[in-house]
Amino acid sequence: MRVAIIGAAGRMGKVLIEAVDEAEGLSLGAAIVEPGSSLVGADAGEVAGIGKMGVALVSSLDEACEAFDVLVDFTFPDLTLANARFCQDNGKAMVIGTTGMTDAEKQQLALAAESVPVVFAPNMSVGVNVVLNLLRTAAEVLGDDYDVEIIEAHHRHKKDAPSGTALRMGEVVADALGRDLAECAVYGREGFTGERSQKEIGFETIRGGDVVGDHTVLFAGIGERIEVTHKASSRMTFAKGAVRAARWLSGRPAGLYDMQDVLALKD
Ligand SMILES: NC(=O)C1=CN([C@@H]2O[C@H](COP(=O)(O)OP(=O)(O)OC[C@H]3O[C@@H](n4cnc5c(N)ncnc54)[C@H](OP(=O)(O)O)[C@@H]3O)[C@@H](O)[C@H]2O)C=CC1
Ligand SMILES: O=C(O)C1=N[C@H](C(=O)O)C[C@H](O)C1
Repeated sequence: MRVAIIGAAGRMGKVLIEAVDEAEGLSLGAAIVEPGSSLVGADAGEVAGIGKMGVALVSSLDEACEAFDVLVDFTFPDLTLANARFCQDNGKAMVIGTTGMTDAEKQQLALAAESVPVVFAPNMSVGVNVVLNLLRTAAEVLGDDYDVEIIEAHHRHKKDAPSGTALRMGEVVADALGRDLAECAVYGREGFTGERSQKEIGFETIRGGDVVGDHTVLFAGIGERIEVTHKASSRMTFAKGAVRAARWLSGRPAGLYDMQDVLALKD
């Protein structure tokens, strides 16, 4: 299976090049960087720091179209949506890790996935996707007597907040408790807020340094507190999940899938 990586010189892009290079049954067909980038023409392996791979960086999907079967996209919402339209028009599968999309933008992805198979997940690590199932069980058992707060921390360069992972965790807990996250989410608190309501789910965001991605979901009761935490220490964790998703897409029918499908974690 031939993989194209867009955003190839990014924090995730470089690690994805390495992960694809190491993956059985996958090859790097193309690597795409921003038009006008000084890296156009450079060798993808050298940009990723793993030595020459014989794949020159290009600046558009059009140039790469005949060289790949699945596009891996960890960039930003506007670009990802444009790429999804390209893949829809050209019959390419997609693995999307990009976060920060609005519900309307996610609907556009779902439209593209009517024509091609897409794995879309805010966190491609096995650990977070196992944690999502743990959170569902915890919320179902603990119920409304435990106040839910979600704290996430990421590196100083992250542009969206809260993280896509934190939002997904919130959705899972809200669904398990019969709530609508859009109604019960509280993003940051400041000033004289008054007491929290029983059913709100609070989100707090920390940005700084080189934190790869930490998430804690806190179930705070009276007399006890349960904290479920995941800490990523390498972006390779996400990249290996993306590679697993790309391999899983081979021969899959059109549709919008997530890592729970890839990891067979759905009941
Ligand atoms: N699902 C998951 O498991 C994970 C998801 N993410 C998400 O992935 C996304 C990217 O994160 P990260 O890698 O840190 O971000 P980066 O900003 O490091 O990477 C994005 C890359 O896209 C490039 N780019 C911008 N415009 C174009 C274009 N038109 N064509 C090709 N490339 C372009 C940027 O180039 P330039 O630098 O020149 O702008 C940059 O290199 C974020 O949404 C993040 O939340 C991150 C980790 C894990
Ligand atoms: O921007 C990042 O780095 C990450 N973003 C994802 C998110 O928004 O949840 C996943 C991971 O936590 C790293």
